[in-house]
Amino acid sequence: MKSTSNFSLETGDRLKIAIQKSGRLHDDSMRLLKECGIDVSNGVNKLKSEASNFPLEVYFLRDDDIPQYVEDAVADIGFVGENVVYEKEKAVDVVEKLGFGKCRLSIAVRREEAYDKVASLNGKRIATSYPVLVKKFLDSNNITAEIHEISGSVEIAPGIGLADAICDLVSSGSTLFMNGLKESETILQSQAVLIKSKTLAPAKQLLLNKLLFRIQSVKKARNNKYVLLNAPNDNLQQIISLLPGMKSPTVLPLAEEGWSSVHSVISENEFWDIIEKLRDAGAQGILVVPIEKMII
Ligand SMILES: Nc1ncnc2c1ncn2[C@@H]1O[C@H](COP(=O)(O)OP(=O)(O)OP(=O)(O)O)[C@@H](O)[C@H]1O
Ligand SMILES: O=P(O)(O)OC[C@H]1O[C@H](OP(=O)(O)OP(=O)(O)O)[C@H](O)[C@@H]1O
Ligand SMILES: [Mg+2]
Repeated sequence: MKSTSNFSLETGDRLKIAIQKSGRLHDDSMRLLKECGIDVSNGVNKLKSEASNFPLEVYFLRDDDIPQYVEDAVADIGFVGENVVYEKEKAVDVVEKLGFGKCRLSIAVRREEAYDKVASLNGKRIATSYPVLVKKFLDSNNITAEIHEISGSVEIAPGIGLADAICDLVSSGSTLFMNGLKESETILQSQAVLIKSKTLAPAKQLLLNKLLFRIQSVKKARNNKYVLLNAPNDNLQQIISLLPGMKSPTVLPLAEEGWSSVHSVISENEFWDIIEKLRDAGAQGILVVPIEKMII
């Protein structure tokens, strides 16, 4: 009997995905695959692996190389930061934001420097690993500055006299702070995205659609919470009106007369706002439960 999980084996197609071998995106990329129900073993120093329960082959690479591999269709898809995708300017399609690896690409100057506006960068030397994005930013603001490309430890450049300013990734800002710098311009907001080859064969596109369906269900579940509460029947309509739900909230009578149990789904963004309003409207015993998958 044919197993449904073997659907690709009839054609032998496997989707080849490139993810970061180690570094900031590795763990979240592996976790996302796992939450999509895909088991991938990841031995130390292993550069290639196969999922045991989905037709997926995984290549572990330096993040900078991922757009090139996908452009060349050596990998069909990849998980990589938008910062790298837009810097490398390879011919790939950005398909889906993944919700992790959130950071921004910013210009920073010495903390004591009197930075006014972007024109303050005229004539300065800017050290960066992102020469393409920095040049575009400078050109679009009619700034003439010298770009000094370096591949890492960018934040020390002003301190050792290599540059007047830097452009690098920032998230908490602690690396800038520790190096006596202040953020002066944000040139890109970035997060990890799924990119795909422009020449994906139809059978591979079907596999990608299956993977995307799972990724979207995981993302929705992460952005929502399941809420159960007890509501006095006197105020039931007001409480229901506060709850969006997937269709509408579920309402069940409680054993105690005059009370109902209300179940609903609330998005993470408006969560605290709604909970406060529910409490003010007389809701009691509010329970909040994480959702594992969400299919609408
Ligand atoms: N501080 C941060 N917070 C959140 N995301 C970040 C942060 N720094 C980098 N990222 C994201 O993670 C990606 C990988 O960052 P990392 O520092 O691991 O890169 P790397 O040192 O170039 O790794 P590799 O060895 O693969 O070339 C970045 O391109 C960016 O998209
Ligand atoms: O604003 P923060 O939270 O301090 O994060 C910013 C730092 O994070 C990244 O480096 P990472 O720590 O990944 O090291 P790497 O540059 O050696 O890869 C980035 O290159 C910054 O240096
Ligand atoms: Mg890199």
